Amino acid sequence: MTDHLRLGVNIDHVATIRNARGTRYPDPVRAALAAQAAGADGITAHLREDRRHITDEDIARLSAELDIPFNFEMAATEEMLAIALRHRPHAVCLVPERREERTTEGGLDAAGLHNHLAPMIDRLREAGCRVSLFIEADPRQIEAALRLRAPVVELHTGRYCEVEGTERTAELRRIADMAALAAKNGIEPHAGHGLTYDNVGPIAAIPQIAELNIGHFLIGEAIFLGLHESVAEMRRQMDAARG
Ligand SMILES: CC(=O)[C@@H](O)[C@H](O)COP(=O)(O)O
Ligand SMILES: NCC(=O)COP(=O)(O)O
Repeated sequence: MTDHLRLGVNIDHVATIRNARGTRYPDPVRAALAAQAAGADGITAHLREDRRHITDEDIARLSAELDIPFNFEMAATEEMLAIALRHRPHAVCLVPERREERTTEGGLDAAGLHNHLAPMIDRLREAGCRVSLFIEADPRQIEAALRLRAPVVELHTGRYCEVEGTERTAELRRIADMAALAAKNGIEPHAGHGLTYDNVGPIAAIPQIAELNIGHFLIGEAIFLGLHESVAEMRRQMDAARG
């Protein structure tokens, strides 16, 4: 069991609001600093190929101005690799990306993309970035992460969040089993996507999971609670679930 379950706050959708009008506010870096003050252990941002929310300038500023670890989410492309090598963030999480998707719809096929990913992961590792693979809770993907020598996997909790009843119980079991398999093989398991106050508890209670990355829900709640309280409440929910 990990002592402290870390909270990574994803600030993508602060940039969504900003980009809706093309202004310089709300500032994602200001949001990151506010989340840090509220108890976030790290900040996550996803520079998408279409720059629909986070921009290259946001990545540069986050890399330069944060006091807590910055987790740069990116597709496994040469363009994004060059940006990561330029800024050398604490962590890089490789995620699948399709332009037409509304949000990340599935996990990275690390097994099928081994030959494409291997040299990219090696270069990120040599640059000192902690590499994470955003994957489905699937033993084939855990085995692929092991072959790729990725130190971290982030288990996609999207389907767990979407289903209910016995389907959710089955998804939770799948995630718990893969977290245990990853940890048994020396890979640090994280989890994220779609987590809210209502569904985070069982995921936070999985003892091997070391970090949760949560964003969309927290930015939405910030409209009603303010960002500090939105993040602080998630921190409380996670701590209560971990016991
Ligand atoms: C990988 C993941 O689940 C999210 O961190 C990702 O950023 C989702 O993309 P959007 O933020 O564009 O929804
Ligand atoms: N990798 C998951 C993440 O960073 C945040 O996902 P979400 O909470 O915005 O769905």
